[in-house]
Amino acid sequence: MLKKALTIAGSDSGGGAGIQADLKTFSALGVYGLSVITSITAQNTTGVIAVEDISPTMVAKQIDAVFSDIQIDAVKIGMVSNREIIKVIVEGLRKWDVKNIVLDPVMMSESGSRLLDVEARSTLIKELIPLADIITPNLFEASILLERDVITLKDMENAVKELTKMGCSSVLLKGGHLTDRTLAKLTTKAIDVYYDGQSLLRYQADRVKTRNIHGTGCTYSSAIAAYLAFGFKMDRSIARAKDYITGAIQNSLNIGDGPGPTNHFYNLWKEKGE
Ligand SMILES: Nc1ncnc2c1ncn2[C@@H]1O[C@H](COP(=O)(O)OP(=O)(O)O)[C@@H](O)[C@H]1O
Ligand SMILES: Cc1ncc(COP(=O)(O)OP(=O)(O)O)c(N)n1
Repeated sequence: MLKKALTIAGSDSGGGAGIQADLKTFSALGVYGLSVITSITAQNTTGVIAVEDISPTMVAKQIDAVFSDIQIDAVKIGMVSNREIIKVIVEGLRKWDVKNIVLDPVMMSESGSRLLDVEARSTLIKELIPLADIITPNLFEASILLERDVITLKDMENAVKELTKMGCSSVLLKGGHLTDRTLAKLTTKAIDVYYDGQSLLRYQADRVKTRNIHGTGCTYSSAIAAYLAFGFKMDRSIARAKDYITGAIQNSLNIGDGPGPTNHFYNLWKEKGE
């Protein structure tokens, strides 16, 4: 039977991150994609020019529209912008008894623009994180959530344990920005650390030498949601998603003047090296 996954996230007009990356990931993996848009960003590879949030009422209407009509197998949540939007998402997830929730706690774009209000942090922690089957922060997001620096691999292993205490079932802390401090450069492996209250696991791949890493977090979390929609267990879903994101970065696209996006269709799209 056709599997369906929903993304609740912001729109990236440049097509590299947000809703656009999520829907491309779902399509590439053979899952039917639906969307609830929380915010519209005027964005390209060089940065975010403007942000306009959707009204909470309209976010709620989108949620009711999709769940009242379609059986959805997994949900990925990305940019949620502000407290009021978080609250209607929480209401919607409870109302429709949603399963397989992947929460990417997006806070900032790679280019440094804020995508979550400062005061929304506590609502995210108290109300949304406890509903998630998995949260997928990067190093920066984990530092904000825990209010302390998460910099080293050892910090990451401690952080995942602390973060699970916020009530989510599991945590995948992404090490895309992890540095080897003695060499003062990015690690040669892209290492992510997972914890589910019992198992502490690492998912790792060779780091690809590229500046085209726009939308990597969105792509990864959507791939996890897609595999959960297929019925894979969490550990297998992450392992498959890690292969997917690594391939999408190896074949990432030289589009625009800034860091280019991941490539979901590299048998069709061969911009690499141009
Ligand atoms: N240059 C790279 N080569 C291979 N994998 C990478 C690279 N950069 C990031 N990754 C991986 O991409 C995924 C997204 O991580 P990250 O870039 O940290 O997320 P975010 O986009 O939220 O900052 C992780 O699995 C990370 O290990
Ligand atoms: C609309 C929107 N949502 C999320 C992001 C951040 O996406 P991410 O995958 O973390 O990619 P980078 O910002 O790191 O390139 C975004 N930029 N826009």
